[in-house]
Amino acid sequence: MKLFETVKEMGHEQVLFFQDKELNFKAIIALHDTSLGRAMGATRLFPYASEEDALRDVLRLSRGMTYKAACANIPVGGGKAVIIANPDQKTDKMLRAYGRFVDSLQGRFITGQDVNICPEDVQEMRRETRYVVGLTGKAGGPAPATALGVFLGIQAAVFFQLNKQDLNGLQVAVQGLGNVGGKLCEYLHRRGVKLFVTDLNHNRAEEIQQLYGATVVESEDIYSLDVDIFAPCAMGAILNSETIPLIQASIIAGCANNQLQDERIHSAMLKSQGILYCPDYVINSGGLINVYHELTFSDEASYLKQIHSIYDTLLEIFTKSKSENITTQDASKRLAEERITKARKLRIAA
Ligand SMILES: NC(=O)C1=CN([C@@H]2O[C@H](COP(=O)(O)OP(=O)(O)OC[C@H]3O[C@@H](n4cnc5c(N)ncnc54)[C@H](O)[C@@H]3O)[C@@H](O)[C@H]2O)C=CC1
Ligand SMILES: O=C(O)CCC(=O)C(=O)O
Repeated sequence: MKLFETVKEMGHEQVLFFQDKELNFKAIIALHDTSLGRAMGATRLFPYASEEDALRDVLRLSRGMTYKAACANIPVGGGKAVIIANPDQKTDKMLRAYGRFVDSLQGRFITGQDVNICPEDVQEMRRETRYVVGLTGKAGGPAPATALGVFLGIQAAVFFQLNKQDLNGLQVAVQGLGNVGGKLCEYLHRRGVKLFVTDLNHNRAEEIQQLYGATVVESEDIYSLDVDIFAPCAMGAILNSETIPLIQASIIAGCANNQLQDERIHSAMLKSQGILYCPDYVINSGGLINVYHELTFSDEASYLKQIHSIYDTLLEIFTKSKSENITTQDASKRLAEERITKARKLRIAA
């Protein structure tokens, strides 16, 4: 990867590399755009196959955070971090060393939990830096809020695409039953949805089967199920040239970040197949809203109001996509860019 060329093309402001020689792990923090405020974004710990994969992931995730904050009307910039390690390698010492790396940015980057990082890990980082959110006893992990946002987004999509106000009797396929996917299953089950689920962790899939009467399927079968909605709640790049032709659902609405392998090509493929795609950084913004409200000590009512606005923002994006004959991905990007450009102009004028 040509580093500066890529960073220029994706519009990043700064990328920071960290290595702990003693503990033998590496981490990257990427700050994408801080026009709306200081950068916020959680930390993912993952055993990337290569450093290039880790870099690509953090660059895409941090850019997604810029758009996520703008679409959710949260005055923060986009950032994200990855720790290159196996989850078995995770120790308190490692988390504290990483906390010192975050602290060295002196609040220009505020972080929390993403894949393989839990609220207790954030608590450990907190021993070294105050620039962390999602603490136990405060907002806690952002997953329940993210799941609520996805649930509201599903309702908006069902209203727009199927002209239904009620989810009762609909069939949803959920890929990934972790912190967010599991909670989403609970919300959907309560509304009378029939669930089809898969997870690489078979025990977890069986647990969801017991709890919510879900049907467990093999991971490769999840795409081709004859269901109303497909909810990707695991890892990114799962919407690609191999999987999209298999999809029977007319709505894609899930929490996973960076679902489209190639944003332009694969959003267009979905549109031409008549599938309504809920842009990931819009539908999964509940977690960001949650941690932002922890940071600003705002009240429960304003927090819930902002989470519920995900429904209206998605309807606005669907309507724009239809009237301008563009993909929902482009419609959401335009909405975000309009808000960012306005903020930049105000900053220059001030
Ligand atoms: N936790 C949060 O509040 C937010 C999470 N996200 C994104 O949502 C996704 C899920 O997040 P969490 O639930 O927190 O993660 P998690 O780590 O708790 O759960 C992920 C689950 O997906 C499973 N999985 C991984 N690959 C799979 C595959 N190919 N097929 C089936 N299952 C697979 C894992 O076994 C695990 O159970 C991630 O992409 C994350 O970046 C986005 C916004 C906020
Ligand atoms: O948890 C955070 O720090 C912000 C949310 C986030 O990173 C995400 O939505 O992917």
